[in-house]
Amino acid sequence: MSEFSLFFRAMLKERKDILLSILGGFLAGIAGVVLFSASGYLIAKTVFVPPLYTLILLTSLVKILGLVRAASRYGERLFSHRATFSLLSRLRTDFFARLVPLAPGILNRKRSGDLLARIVGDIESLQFYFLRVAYPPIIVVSVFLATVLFASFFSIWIALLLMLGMLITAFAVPAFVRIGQHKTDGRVRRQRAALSSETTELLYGFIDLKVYGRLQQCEQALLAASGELTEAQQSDALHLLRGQSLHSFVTFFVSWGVLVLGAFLIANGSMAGVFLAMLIMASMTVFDESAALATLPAYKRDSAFAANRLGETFAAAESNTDGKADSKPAAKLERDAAVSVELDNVHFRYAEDWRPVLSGVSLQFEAGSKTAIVGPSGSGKTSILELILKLHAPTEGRIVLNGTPIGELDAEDLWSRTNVVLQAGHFFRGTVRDNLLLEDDSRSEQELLNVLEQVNLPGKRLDDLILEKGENLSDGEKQRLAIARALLKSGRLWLLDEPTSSLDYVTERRVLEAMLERAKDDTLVMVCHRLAGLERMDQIVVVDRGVIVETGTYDQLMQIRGYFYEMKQIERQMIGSFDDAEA
Ligand SMILES: Nc1ncnc2c1ncn2[C@@H]1O[C@H](COP(=O)(O)OP(=O)(O)OP(=O)(O)O)[C@@H](O)[C@H]1O
Repeated sequence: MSEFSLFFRAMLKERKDILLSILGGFLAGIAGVVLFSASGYLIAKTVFVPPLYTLILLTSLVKILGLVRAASRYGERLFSHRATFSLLSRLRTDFFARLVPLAPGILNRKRSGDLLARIVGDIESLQFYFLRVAYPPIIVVSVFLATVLFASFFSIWIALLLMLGMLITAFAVPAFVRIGQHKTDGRVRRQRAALSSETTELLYGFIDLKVYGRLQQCEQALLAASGELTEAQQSDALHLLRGQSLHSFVTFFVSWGVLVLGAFLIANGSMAGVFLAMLIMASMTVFDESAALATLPAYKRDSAFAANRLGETFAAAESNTDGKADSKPAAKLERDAAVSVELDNVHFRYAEDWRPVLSGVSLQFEAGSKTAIVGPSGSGKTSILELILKLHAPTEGRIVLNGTPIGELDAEDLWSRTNVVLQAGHFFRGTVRDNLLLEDDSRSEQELLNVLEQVNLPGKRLDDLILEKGENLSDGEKQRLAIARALLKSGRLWLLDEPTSSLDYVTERRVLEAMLERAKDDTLVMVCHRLAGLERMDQIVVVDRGVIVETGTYDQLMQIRGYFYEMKQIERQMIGSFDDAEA
């Protein structure tokens, strides 16, 4: 993605408001110059006691110009701000649309606080590109040229002096500001990201930091990051102020020049004295209009830095997915049909890691079949589910769903047709109802109550409040609510990652029954550690260190007395199987 491509695309869509802003700004600028010039002329003219109608005419002109200037400025602000807010909203939407398919890759590489700073701060700072960089120079240059042309009717020398002033304020002053700014390039943005990362770290890990006595250290890091941000902001503000002061200095210098040159021209009879005040006022006003040029490069640089950081977010994540975010695959899963899944010699490794997570995994999940994946912790079970969910792309090998290679499937369609329970489901601040109705808010009250009953949560009311990240829920309650959420979806593929690991045996059995009953005609793949109840599965897959070591039915695996059998024996010794306990 080029630095500003997202931005320019959004700008094109707002071209009507942008053109109106430029027109408003031009009218306001011209009206301002004419207004003050007419005032200067009026004051000078009164010295010569002109006829009353001349004074009435001039005063009325000044008043009308004042009104035109105010109305045009209002129009410029209205249209430019409307365009800015629409631009920001488009940018955020475009950014999110690109971000969503890349989310797992991004979260692997970026701290969430940094990402937050990019989404909020960097996008917001792009507004300055439009408000301070893109359109003001067009207005300033056109108003300036019109003023120079106007001045040239009275004196070519004064017009040339104005031109010289314009060149200094447009090039020399901004170049001076840039020299000082080089040292602080992007510092504010980096410090803001650092502060945001420290803050999210503190908020996420508050309890652990407190328990392990690291809270004070973390608070100090936060204060240090905040101090550095303030310092960087002050330094940036100082550069801008320096630019503005230098601009004012040049303005006054040029206006004094106009005065001295005008006095000289009047003395040698080349110009009428009545025009002097008018030209000085015109000079002061036109430079006032061009004050934005002094800070333009600073804002341009800052916006470019922000755009770069946004582009970099995608570049980093795209290398971790199977394609560019721009090329959205279009194939969709068949509706109302159970999904078959095939993994053919799949290898997988996280982009920033050297260790292979999966090596040559070949598996077949028939449409409507039920599979359990078991194996030691860290053996790659979750990774298999994440690959099927298209959250990552295999480093090698093929994954095919219903005969279509996964790379050709639209990820959003795949997610919407899959009932997923992840190890750590996320809960939003809101009611139980809000958290259940994530996908389909047309579900009736009774349907919601039924699923709560099925997952053994009859005590929960739909209006009960859930805190952010489900803080006020036990792990078992979180799992049951996550399962309830999956039960409300109508996908024909179930991907479940240790969905009941925090439940007691009785509740686990009940909940699994409900789930298997709902999924009886669907394809179900469940990662689990407990081996009780796997007899009903069509297939059990045993994974160890990224390799499939055994596959078969419960009876087959028990008969061959291999890895699964060993695991079952150990489980029996440790806790006794649920069936044994029941007997
Ligand atoms: N985001 C990640 N970045 C890098 N490595 C990862 C990431 N997620 C997991 N891994 C590594 O991949 C390997 C397999 O992880 P995975 O979560 O698939 O195992 P698992 O069998 O599901 O483990 P568990 O039973 O503990 O959930 C582990 O060694 C883990 O450290």
